[in-house]
Amino acid sequence: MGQQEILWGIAPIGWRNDDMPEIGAENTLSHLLSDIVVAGFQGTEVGGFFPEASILKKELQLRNLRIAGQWFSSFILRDGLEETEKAFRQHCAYLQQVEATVAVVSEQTYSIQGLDQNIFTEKPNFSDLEWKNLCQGLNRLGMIAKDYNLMLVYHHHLGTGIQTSEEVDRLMVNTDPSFVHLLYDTGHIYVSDGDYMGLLEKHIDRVRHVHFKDVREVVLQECKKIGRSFLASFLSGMFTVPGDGCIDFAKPYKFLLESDYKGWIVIEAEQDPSVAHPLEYALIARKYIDRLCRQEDIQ
Ligand SMILES: O=C1C[C@@H](O)[C@H](O)[C@@H](O)C1=O
Ligand SMILES: [Co+2]
Repeated sequence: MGQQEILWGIAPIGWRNDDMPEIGAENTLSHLLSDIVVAGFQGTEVGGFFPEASILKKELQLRNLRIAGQWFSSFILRDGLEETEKAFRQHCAYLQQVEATVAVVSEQTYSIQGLDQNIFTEKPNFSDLEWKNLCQGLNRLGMIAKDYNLMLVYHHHLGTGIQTSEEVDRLMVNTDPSFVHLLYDTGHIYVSDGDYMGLLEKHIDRVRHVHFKDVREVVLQECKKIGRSFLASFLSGMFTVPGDGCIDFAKPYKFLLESDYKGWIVIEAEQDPSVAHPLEYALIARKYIDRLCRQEDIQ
């Protein structure tokens, strides 16, 4: 086991953002995929602007790129499981066609990530009954994902009912490890709790997908002081790529290797592409990762 078991990808979010489709709208799929090749990554995740599976597969094959997975906003609590299942099956069918590994799920009922609300103080909290229904629903979605040769990986996310370490703990305790796995996102847990290693160390056995997202500490403190929304926070530069912020990625990377983690590590940093040149930042990340992988104590 070791570094050869890890696939390195970069998310389309630096070029175009599903939370704000208007930014970077000029960036085409060919442009994105070719930048990913230039930056030396092995794959990416599906963005909201991606085409039907057959067209995407051709573009990927031409560049020898792979798909790790795609985000799915579940509304189990708002719409009920039956409704959510229908949408999730379509999601999984597409991912199976493009030979993805994971279906990324985040419950978006009551989420404020897309609203003009203070992302640091106004997150929603689920009731005990909602927790029970959500965990049962996620187990069911995880079974469906398995039918499509996918793993359901839950994305803890700022501004949602599952954001903090404690909420991830509760999720992990109340879901079936055969069906519900964890996506570990460094940026989200750093902004939420500060301690970005505790979550990984506690739930490493459930981690099946990783987002390496860095944070600009000075901007984070400014966003907290002003009380910015999630969208305003990332547009002001709160997130960045590894190597450009305050997180020491040697710690999570070394721990993942020591724990025999196998799978994708996807670089992800939502920024305004007109401010942060996507390819420039992809290359910053690549350079940092290459240095990280060459470190003596990580071999
Ligand atoms: O993985 C992610 C997908 C995005 O849509 C989300 O908003 C971002 O914060 C993230 O971490
Ligand atoms: Co993420």
